[in-house]
Amino acid sequence: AAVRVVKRLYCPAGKRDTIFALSSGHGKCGVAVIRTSGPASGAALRSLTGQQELPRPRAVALRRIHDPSSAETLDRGLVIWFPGRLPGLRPADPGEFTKRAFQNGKLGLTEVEGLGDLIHAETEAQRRQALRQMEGELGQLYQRWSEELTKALAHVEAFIDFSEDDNLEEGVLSRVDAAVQTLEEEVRGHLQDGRRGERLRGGVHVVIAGPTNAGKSSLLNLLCQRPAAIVSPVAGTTRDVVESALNIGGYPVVLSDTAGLRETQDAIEREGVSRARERLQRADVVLAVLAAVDVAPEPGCLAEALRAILPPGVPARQAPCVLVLNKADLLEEGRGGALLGACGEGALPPACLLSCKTGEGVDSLLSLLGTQLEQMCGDPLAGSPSLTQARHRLHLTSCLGSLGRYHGYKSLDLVLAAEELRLARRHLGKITGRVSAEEILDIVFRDFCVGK
Ligand SMILES: Nc1nc2c(ncn2[C@@H]2O[C@H](COP(=O)(O)OP(=O)(O)OP(=O)(O)O)[C@@H](O)[C@H]2O)c(=O)[nH]1
Ligand SMILES: [K+]
Ligand SMILES: [Mg+2]
Repeated sequence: AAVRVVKRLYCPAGKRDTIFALSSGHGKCGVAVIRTSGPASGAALRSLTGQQELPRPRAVALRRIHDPSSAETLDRGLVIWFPGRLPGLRPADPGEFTKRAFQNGKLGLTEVEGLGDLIHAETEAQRRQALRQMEGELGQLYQRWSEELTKALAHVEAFIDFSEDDNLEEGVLSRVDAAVQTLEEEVRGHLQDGRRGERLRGGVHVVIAGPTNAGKSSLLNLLCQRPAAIVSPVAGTTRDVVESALNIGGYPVVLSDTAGLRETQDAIEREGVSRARERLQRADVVLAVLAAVDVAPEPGCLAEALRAILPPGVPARQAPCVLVLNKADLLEEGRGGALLGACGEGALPPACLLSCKTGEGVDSLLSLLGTQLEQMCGDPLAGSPSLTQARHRLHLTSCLGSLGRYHGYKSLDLVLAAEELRLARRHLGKITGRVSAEEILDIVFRDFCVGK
C-alpha cells in the first residue's frame, strides 16, 4: 500500500472533472504522493479517511486510509486539504495538472515548457537551463518585448487618429521607429546564439570519423563504457551509424560512431561511408580519429589526413573539431611529442594523444571536448536566457519579419505598418501563450508525464 499523501489542489469553481494521479514515481517505494484536483476531491478524501470532517485547510494531518468499498485499512498517511469547490473522478491526462495551472494564469507557456524540460533533464547543465526557464526569465524577456510593441502600436495608432488635430507632440513616429529598431536588434541578437539553448536541451551531436581501423569504434566504447559497437582488426567493420547518449561534464551528448572513410567496391560498405559523410554534415562537433602510427609528425601530413576526413565545406556549418591521435601505445619514444608539436605548428585543431587500449589520454580528450561543449552550449545561468526550442525560433523569426515590414510600410501606409506591429506582437504571444492556440498547447503538453 503506497498511499501516503492525498493532496487536494486549489482550483476555481466550474463544472470540471475531478482528476487523480500518482505524482511520485511508479513502482515499489516507501513514500508515494497521490494528487487529486477537482470538485469531487473533498468527497474522495472523506471516503478514503472514513471521516466526515475534512482536515484543517493547508495543514498536514495523519489519517488512516481506508478502502472506500470494504472499509479495510490500506495504510496510514498524511493528507493535505487545499479547499476549493465541489461527481466523478477520472485519471489525469499527462500534464493535466500543469495545463490547469496554465489555464488559471499561474504559469506562462515558456514556464510550462521549462517545467517539462526539468522533468526530462538528464544532465546538470540541462537542469539549470530548464529551471531558469521555469522560473520565468525567458517568458519575462518576451513579455517585455511584447509590452514595447504594445507601446509602439499605441503611439502609431494615436498618430493615425490624432495627427491632424496638431496636439500630438513632435517626433512620435521617429521615437517609435527607434524603439522598433532597438527591438529588432535585440531579437536578432537573441536568435544569433549558435542554437546554444536548443543544443543544450536536445543534446550536442558529436560525430566520430576517420579512416578504417583508426579505432573509432574502440573510442565510442571507451567513452560510453560499454561494448556498444563491434571492434575488430578487419578494416571496414562498422557500417551503420552507432549512437550512444552520454553526459560529458554536465553537457548532454549524442555520440555517433561511423564507418571508416575509404573507397570501396563493397556496396554495403559504400552505403556505410555515405551515411558517415551525411552524419558529418550535421555534426556539432567532430572527433577526427587517426592512428598515430600512420601519420608522419609533419604539419603537412597531418593536415592532409584531416582533409580526407573533413574536406572543405564539411560539416556544412563550421563545426569545431578535436583531432584524436589514437594507438599512442604503439608509438616509439618521443614520437607522440613530435606529433603534438606538428599539430601546433600547422594551426590544426586541438589535438590529443590517446590509447583506447590502455585508456591513457582519455582525460585530456575529455577536457578538450568539454571545452568545445562549454563554448557551444554556454553557461545556462550566464547572460540573458536562451531560447530552447525550434518553436521559439520560428515565432521570433516571424516576429522579426513583421518588424522589417513595418519599416517598409511606414512611409506608404501607416495603417498597414500598424498592422505589422500587431502581427509581431501576436507572434511573441504565441511563444508565451498569451495568444492561445489549442494546437500549440497540445504540442507543449504532449510530452508531460502523468501526475504533473
Ligand atoms: N594497440 C592499439 N590497438 C587499438 C587501439 N584502438 C583500437 N585498436 C585496435 O585497432 C583495431 C580496429 O579498431 P576499431 O575500433 O574496430 O577501429 P574502427 O576505426 O572502428 O574500424 P572500422 O569500423 O573498420 O573503420 C582493433 O583490433 C582494435 O583492437 C589502441 O589504442 N591501441
Ligand atoms: K575495424
Ligand atoms: Mg568501427
